[in-house]
Amino acid sequence: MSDLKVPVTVLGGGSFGTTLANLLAGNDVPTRLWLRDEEQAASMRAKGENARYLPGVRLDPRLVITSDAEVALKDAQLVFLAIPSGAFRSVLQQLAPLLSGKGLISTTKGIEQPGFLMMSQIVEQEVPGAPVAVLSGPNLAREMAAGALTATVIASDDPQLNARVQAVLGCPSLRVYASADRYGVELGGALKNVYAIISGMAAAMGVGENTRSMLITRALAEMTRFAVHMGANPMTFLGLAGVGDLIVTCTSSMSRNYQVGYALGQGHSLEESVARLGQVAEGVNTLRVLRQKSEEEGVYMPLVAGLHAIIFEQQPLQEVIGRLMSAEQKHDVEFSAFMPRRATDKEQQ
Ligand SMILES: NC(=O)C1=CN([C@@H]2O[C@H](COP(=O)(O)OP(=O)(O)OC[C@H]3O[C@@H](n4cnc5c(N)ncnc54)[C@H](OP(=O)(O)O)[C@@H]3O)[C@@H](O)[C@H]2O)C=CC1
Ligand SMILES: O=C(CO)COP(=O)(O)O
Repeated sequence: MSDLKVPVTVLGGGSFGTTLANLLAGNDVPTRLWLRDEEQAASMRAKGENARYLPGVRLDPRLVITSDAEVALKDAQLVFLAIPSGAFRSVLQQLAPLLSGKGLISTTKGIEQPGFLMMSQIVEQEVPGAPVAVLSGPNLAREMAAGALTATVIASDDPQLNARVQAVLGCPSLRVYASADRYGVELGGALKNVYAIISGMAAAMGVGENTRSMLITRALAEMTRFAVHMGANPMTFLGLAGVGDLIVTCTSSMSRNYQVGYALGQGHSLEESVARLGQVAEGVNTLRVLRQKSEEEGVYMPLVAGLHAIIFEQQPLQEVIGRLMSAEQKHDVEFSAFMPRRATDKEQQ
């Protein structure tokens, strides 16, 4: 069977799962989209549209939409996981017997606490032995669904799995680049959401372009410093899953994390800002997890500390900005922060 003809399943019928499934079906890949809610599945089949998460986008008639996991996963060789991080492990536990032996590709940009676990590490725990990959990059669902020219990264230790994903997903509007740095690619996708909240907040305050550029550039330095400390490849942060995803999420009002930040900057509470979104904004939980981990690891992350102080410690915004601007003035590019260091080195000491 050619790679394009292998049956593929997407788990999760939100904006990203629906977008991916539609692209795959458009490539003539036999594709099934699984969602938990039969009423929503029936509505999507009847209307040919995901009116809740992706209104206005016509679904490919070849796409099979089902709430029956056995139907969705029967014979599938590749499975894309597009379930928010808060529900990721429980969905895997529920479906594990149907997933063993399949290539499992996480698209979820979050981190589980306790344990500071990436979603692909949860996959390894819940479906032992399955080939695992991560898909991440500057991929706003709505733009991809509309056919905007886009690039993404597939990252795995398994080059054959990367190649299979490139074969099924690549199309005239989507280029799929391969990486062997699964950990760095996954960490990049999760970390940038925190800085998107900061950027949205700054936009609501009406900051200028100098400020926007300073924020994005210092965010890149900060997330790279942390990721490299944790064992990621620094070069990953110069690529699509690093600076690429950071730019799109920090500059587009389509980003849900940016929208949460914007609402916060307008003076709404965190609860209101999240509730009015109606979709997942992973950065809020990632901020909590990252603040704790950076303290434990002793990694300097002033932007993370500042946002945490505003959102979770009720410190006044202007006071935090004043503190950030008057902190010790340092070097621009810290070369020492970009020296690879495997996390395992520390464990072996
Ligand atoms: N949207 C985007 O542009 C991109 C998103 N991502 C990442 O993809 C992940 C999913 O995001 P996205 O699709 O945007 O999220 P949405 O908020 O658009 O949709 C979430 C989906 O997950 C489903 N879901 C939630 N809990 C469960 C559960 N326990 N069992 C089964 N299904 C569940 C929801 O179902 P229900 O409606 O029944 O609640 C819904 O279909 C996130 O980690 C995000 O960061 C990655 C790249 C781009
Ligand atoms: O990950 C994304 C773009 O690459 C989507 O970001 P949001 O979850 O903030 O919408």
